[in-house]
Amino acid sequence: MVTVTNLVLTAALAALGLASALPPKIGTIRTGDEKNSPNLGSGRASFKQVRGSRYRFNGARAVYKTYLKYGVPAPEDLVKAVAHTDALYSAEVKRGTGSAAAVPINADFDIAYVTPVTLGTPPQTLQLDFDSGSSDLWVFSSHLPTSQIRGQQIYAPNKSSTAKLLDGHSWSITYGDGSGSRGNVYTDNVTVGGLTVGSQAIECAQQVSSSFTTEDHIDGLVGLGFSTLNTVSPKSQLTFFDNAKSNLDSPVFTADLKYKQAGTYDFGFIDEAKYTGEITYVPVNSDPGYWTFPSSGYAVGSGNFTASSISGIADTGTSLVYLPTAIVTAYYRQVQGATNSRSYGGYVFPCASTLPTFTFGVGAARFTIPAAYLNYAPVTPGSATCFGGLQSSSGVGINIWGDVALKAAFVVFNGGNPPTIGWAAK
Ligand SMILES: CSc1ccc(CNCCO)cc1
Repeated sequence: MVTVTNLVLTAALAALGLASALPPKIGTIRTGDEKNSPNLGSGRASFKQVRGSRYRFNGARAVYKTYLKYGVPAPEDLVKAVAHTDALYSAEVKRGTGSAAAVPINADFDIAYVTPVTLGTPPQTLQLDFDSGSSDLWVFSSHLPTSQIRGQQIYAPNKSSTAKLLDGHSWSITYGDGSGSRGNVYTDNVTVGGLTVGSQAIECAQQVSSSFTTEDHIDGLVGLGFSTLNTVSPKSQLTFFDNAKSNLDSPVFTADLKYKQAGTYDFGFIDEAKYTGEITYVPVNSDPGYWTFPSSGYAVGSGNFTASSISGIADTGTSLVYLPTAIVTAYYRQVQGATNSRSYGGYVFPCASTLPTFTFGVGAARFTIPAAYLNYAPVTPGSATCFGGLQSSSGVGINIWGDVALKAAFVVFNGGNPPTIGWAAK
C-alpha cells in the first residue's frame, strides 16, 4: 500500500528526472542477441537488456529503494508494505520449474528425442519420448513378457515404495503410425529436470507392438497433449504437465528441439536465451486434445509466400511434417528426381539432390526449415535414395508439424486459459 507522501516524493523525483536516474532493471543479457545488436564499431557493443523470465515487479520495494537511495527515512507503512509483498513473492518463488535434455535417439537422423525421467522410490530412470501429440505417460515395465523387451529400461512398480496400483484401471493406445501398447496403471512420483509430480499415473505396459520392441532407445512416452486424449479407463488420468501446472511459475512448457543434437524441454518458464526476436502467439483449439493451431501460409525456397490458413497440430512425437498434398507437390516440383513412391510410402529423391528450404507462417512471423532438415534420411541404410522430411497429410487425415518443423523454432506450449502456442526464431 503506497501512501500519498510516497507518491508526491516519487512524482517529485520523476519531475526532476531523478527517478529515471535509478539504475535500469538489468535482466539477463540474452546470449546470441549480440548478433541482433547494432554494430557500433570496434571496442563498443550494445546489448538488448531483458528482464529475467522470473522477474516479479514489487512496487513497494521499488519506492522503498528510492527512499534508501536518497537517504530519506521510509515511513512505517511503507516498511510494512515491503515486508508484506516480499512474503507474497517468497511463497511464489517456491513454485516449480523444470528443464531437461531432449536427445536424438539416433546419431544419423532425428527419428525421435528422449528425455531422462525418474520414477518412484528409489528413483528408476527411463528415457522417455515427450509427445505433444498424445496424452498417456506409459513405460516399458516389469509386467511385459521378456520377449517384447529388447534393451529398453523398465519401470518395476514392485521395487518402488511409493508406487500404488490404480486398481481396476487399464489403458490401450494406438498411434497414427500403427504402433501401440496397453497395460495396467500405477501412481508414483515422477521427476523431469528437477520438477516432481507426486501420484502421477504411470501406465505400465503389459504388451507393446513390435515397432516399440525394436525401437530400443525409447523406454516409453510422456504425453503432453491435452488430458482429454488420455486412454486410461474407467477413469481417465491427467498428463504430467496438467498435474504440474498449478505448481509452475507459469503454466507453460517449451520445446527447443535441435537438428542432430540435444535440445531441451523446459517447464514453467520461458528461457529468453533460447530464442531471438519476439514470440508470436496464436490461438490453440484443444478439441479433441491436440495442440491445434493455424499456420498463415508457406513458401518453397525463395518463391513467393502463399497466404493460406493451414490448421495443424504441433507434435513433438512425430518425426516429419505432414501437409496438404497441394503444398507438398509444389515443394517436390522443385526437387530434381523426386517421386511419390508407393513402395517407400512417400516422396523420395536422389540423396544428392539439391533441396529448397520450406518456409511456414505463424501470424506475421515466418519460419524457414533448412534443406538439410528436409533431406531426412536414406530409405534404407546406405541407399542413394532419400526420404523427404515433408510428406502429404492426405493419408493421415490431419496436418502435423512434427520435429522437422519444430526444430527450426523455439516453441511455447501455453497451457493457460485459453491455451495458445508461441513460435520464435532461434
Ligand atoms: C515406435 S517409436 C514411436 C514413438 C512415438 C510414437 C508416438 N508419436 C506419434 C504421434 O504423436 C509412436 C511410435
